[in-house]
Amino acid sequence: MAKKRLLEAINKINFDGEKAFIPYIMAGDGGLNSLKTKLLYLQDLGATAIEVGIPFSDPVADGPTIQSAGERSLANGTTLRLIMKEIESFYEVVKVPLVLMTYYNPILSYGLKKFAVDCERIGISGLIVPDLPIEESDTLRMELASTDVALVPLVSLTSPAERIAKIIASGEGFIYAVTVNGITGVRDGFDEQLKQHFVSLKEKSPIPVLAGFGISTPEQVVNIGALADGVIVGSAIVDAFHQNDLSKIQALIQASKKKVLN
Ligand SMILES: O=P(O)(O)OC[C@@H](O)[C@@H](O)c1c[nH]c2ccccc12
Repeated sequence: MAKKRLLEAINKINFDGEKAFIPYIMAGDGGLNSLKTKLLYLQDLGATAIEVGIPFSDPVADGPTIQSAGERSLANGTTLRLIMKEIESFYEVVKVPLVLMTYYNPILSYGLKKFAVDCERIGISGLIVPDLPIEESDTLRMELASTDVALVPLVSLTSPAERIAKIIASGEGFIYAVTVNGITGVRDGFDEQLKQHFVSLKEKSPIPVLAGFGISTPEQVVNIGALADGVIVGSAIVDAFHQNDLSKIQALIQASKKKVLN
C-alpha cells in the first residue's frame, strides 16, 4: 500500500505556502493522561503532524532534555503497551497525524506483527525508529506493507551519497534530515554546508524533506525551515510543556506559518 496520510498532510501545508511543523512530545511525561490534552493543544495550534516519543531506558540518540523527559515518563510507569491503549481511547478525536518515535527494542518486546496491526488500527501515520538501520528494516517494513503507517528514515549530515540514495528510495512519509552531528538538543549554530546538503536532498527526494535536531527558536524555524519543506522541534517543545510556557510553543508554530514564495 502506498503510504499516503502523512505525505498528504505535509504536501497540503507546503501547497498552501507554509512549512510543515512537527512538534515532538514525550508520551507519559507529565502523566499519560496529559497526552490527549497536549496533542489536541498542538493540533489546534496547527501542527502538521505530531511526533510522539516512546520512553526507553537506553535512548542513544537523545540529548539531555529528551533523556530527562524519558526518565520522568518511565518513572510514571509508562510503557509502549499503555501508550498504545491510551491512544486507542482517543484516536477518533485527535485528527492530526501521529508519528511514533521509538527505539527498536520496545517494538520487539511488544511483538512486531502485533505492533504493526495495532498502529494501523489506532490510526498511527508513521514510525521513526532511529536505531534500525535501513539494512535491517525489512522485517518491520514487511509487517507494515499492508498498512498506511509510513516508515520515516533518518538521513545524517555524514551519510555518503549512495547511502542517501538508498534511504531516499525506501523513504515513506517524509525524509527526516538531521541537521547536526550528534544527539538531539538545543544548538546555537549550524553547519555552513547545511544549505547545499538540503538543496541536494530536495533534488533527489520525491517526498518532502524535513529538518530536525537543534531547532529551538522561531528564527531557527524560519531560517532552517527555508532550506527544507518543514521542521521538527523536540527539546524546545518538551521543555516548554515541562515549564508550562505555552507562549513559547505558540511562537515556534507561528514561525512556520509565514507564507513563503517559491
Ligand atoms: O530535540 P531536538 O534537537 O529539537 O530534535 C528533535 C528530536 O528531539 C526528536 O525528533 C527526537 C527525539 N528523540 C529522537 C531520537 C532520534 C531521532 C529523533 C528524535
